[in-house]
Amino acid sequence: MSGNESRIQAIYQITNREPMPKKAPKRLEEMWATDVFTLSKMQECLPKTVFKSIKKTIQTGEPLDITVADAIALAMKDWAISKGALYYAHVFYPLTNATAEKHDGFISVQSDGSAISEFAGKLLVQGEPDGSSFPNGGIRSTFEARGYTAWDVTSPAYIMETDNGSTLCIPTVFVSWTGEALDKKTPLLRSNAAMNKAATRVLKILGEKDIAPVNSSCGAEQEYFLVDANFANARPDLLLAGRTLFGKPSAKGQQFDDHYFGAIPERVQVFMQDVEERLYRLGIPAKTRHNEVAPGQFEIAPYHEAANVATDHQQMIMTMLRFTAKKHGFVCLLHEKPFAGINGSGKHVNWSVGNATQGNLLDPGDTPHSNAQFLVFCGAIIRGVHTYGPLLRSVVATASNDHRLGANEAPPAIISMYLGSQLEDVFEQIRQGELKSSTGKGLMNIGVDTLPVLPTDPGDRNRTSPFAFTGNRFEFRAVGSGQSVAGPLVAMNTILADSLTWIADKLEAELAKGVGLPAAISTVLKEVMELHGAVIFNGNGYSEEWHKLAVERGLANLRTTADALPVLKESYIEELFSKLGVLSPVELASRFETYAEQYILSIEVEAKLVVSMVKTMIYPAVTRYLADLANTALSLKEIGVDYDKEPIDKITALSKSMMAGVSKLSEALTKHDFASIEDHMQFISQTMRSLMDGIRADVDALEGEVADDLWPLPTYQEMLFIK
Ligand SMILES: NC(=O)CC[C@H](N)C(=O)O
Repeated sequence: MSGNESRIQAIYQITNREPMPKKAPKRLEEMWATDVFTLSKMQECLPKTVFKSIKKTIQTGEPLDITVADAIALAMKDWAISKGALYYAHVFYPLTNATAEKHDGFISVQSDGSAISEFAGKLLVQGEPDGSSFPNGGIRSTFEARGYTAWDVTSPAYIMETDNGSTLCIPTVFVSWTGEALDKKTPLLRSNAAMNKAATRVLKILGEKDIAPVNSSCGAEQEYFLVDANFANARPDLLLAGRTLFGKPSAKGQQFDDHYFGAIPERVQVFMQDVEERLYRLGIPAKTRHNEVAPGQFEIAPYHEAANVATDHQQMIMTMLRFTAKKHGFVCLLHEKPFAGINGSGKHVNWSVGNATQGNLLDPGDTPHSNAQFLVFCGAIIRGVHTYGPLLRSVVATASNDHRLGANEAPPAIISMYLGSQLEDVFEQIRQGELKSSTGKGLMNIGVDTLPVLPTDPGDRNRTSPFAFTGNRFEFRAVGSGQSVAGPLVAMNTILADSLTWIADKLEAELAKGVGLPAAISTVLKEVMELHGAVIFNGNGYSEEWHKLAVERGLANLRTTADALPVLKESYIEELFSKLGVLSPVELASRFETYAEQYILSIEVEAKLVVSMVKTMIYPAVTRYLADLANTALSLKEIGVDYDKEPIDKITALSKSMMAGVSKLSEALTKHDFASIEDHMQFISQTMRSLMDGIRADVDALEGEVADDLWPLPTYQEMLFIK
């Protein structure tokens, strides 16, 4: 195929594709959690004492009584076989953001050569997948390659069905043989335990007697793009890097806001329903779906769940989106910025903490200032976000998210906190030591008599803030669409644990002076505001003024991953994680190493793609067109027509500049002698990225000059608008 033939073929295929057969929607109750080994299924098939024991472990987090493991394994195996599974997999979450699984058969070969299906308790509880090739940041060397998986009882087992059969999936942690966490789940469980301990201590000081375990919760809004597979397959950059490295903006983009919340294209809706059906069967509470801001962009958001379960479910949502998209002839792009010039994709993480006895601890109640508990927890978060803002920036630092943060569509890289006017007012009064009134849950008259008067939400929305209070939870908006939510949740739980401990110490010191609880709370919260109030910002986070003001307030602006990741090496961060038992210094160092390496590798892949795509696709198209123009010019000259060769000059100049850029980039790719990994990241971030941007500018300008029938890559217009 030459020129734009692959594009024409793709358009032909899309236009003539058979629509996916529509399925009659099933009732939710019929589908709900049918593929999950739920508590109620365990109750049905386990002996009473065994069920009681496992239920206690799930609900209180107490260690599993290992003597019941055989009975549970047997019941789980029988259930899985009844669902068509012959294999089971310990599923775990390495530091790559992906989900890993190693399948083992339910098989035991007997001495007489026959085989029976078997699944012993010890196989359920522990596995040894090896997995020595996963990034581990120096924790494991290959000669000590043992890595163990251990069953996370708090996240239910489930059946993953593909066209080729079903597998029983068991969520697990993944640790080295020396016990170090090699995954994202272990620190999440530890951070939750640390937060529970600190929260329980504070609740006791506040006078609570009956305190159930405090758990964090998460509801993550997943944005994504869908591109027809015929186009995606013709773009090496989409296939290997998940984003377009070139592409002239289409004349129509998102300027009319006509895609946002518009009618969902029929083909996309059929896809969404297919995803949702699978999610419901897996007990994942998908709740919202809609068109997002950019053409071709969509969102799915589930209800909030316990953070650990929500994190596993989030991984399953990403898997289902990719997998189901393929069946529907789409490619689902989870990259944070697949297309330049239009919105990218985030994964806004709604986070809260609460328990069965005190409820949601971030719910202000009827009048916020009457709710001391809420104010104390909110105060702890203000201190946490201010003290550890750079950490929150570093846990969303990836090569791909750098394109999105600060691009006036997603929060800036400066970590500040939005409280809404009512709460800001309350905390301002606290700072001044005179908390008297709160504007209360006011009523909002919307000026249409036939509609009821609506109560205002004390937390209005602010899309420009990275960390926004939204009425009864915080929304961490800086998280990227392709990321695991585990890292951000670990950071939030850990900084809250640290701040609650700080507050508990202060409150106890005040109470020891003989002052009453309300006075002690006021004093401590006043101190929080004096020391940390600078992090609160309710204005426009995109504005120039905020960038200046943030500097005056001493808030960090870590623009790139190369700037943000080294935060993980700072001693105050090391101390935070080790004193709360979330990550040892070795584990933390391994995360820095791994993420730094991933940053370097992903930009190097892109740089290699830029070089090869320019040399083998763009440059040939440009020279063919130049040859056409030159021949035309010569022919016209022969017959005496005065030919304006300005287009030839322009294209030649752009092509020269493009190829000069490619030479420099190829040269940059050979450089490996860096004093440190930090230096290497800075080189990638500054030199390599700007060379790539320069080449892109030339290529995109050429796309506007070269004849369309010679252009080899599907265009933005085609990919975003043809479905
Ligand atoms: N409407 C929205 O919330 C847009 C969010 C934006 N896509 C982001 O990257 O965060």
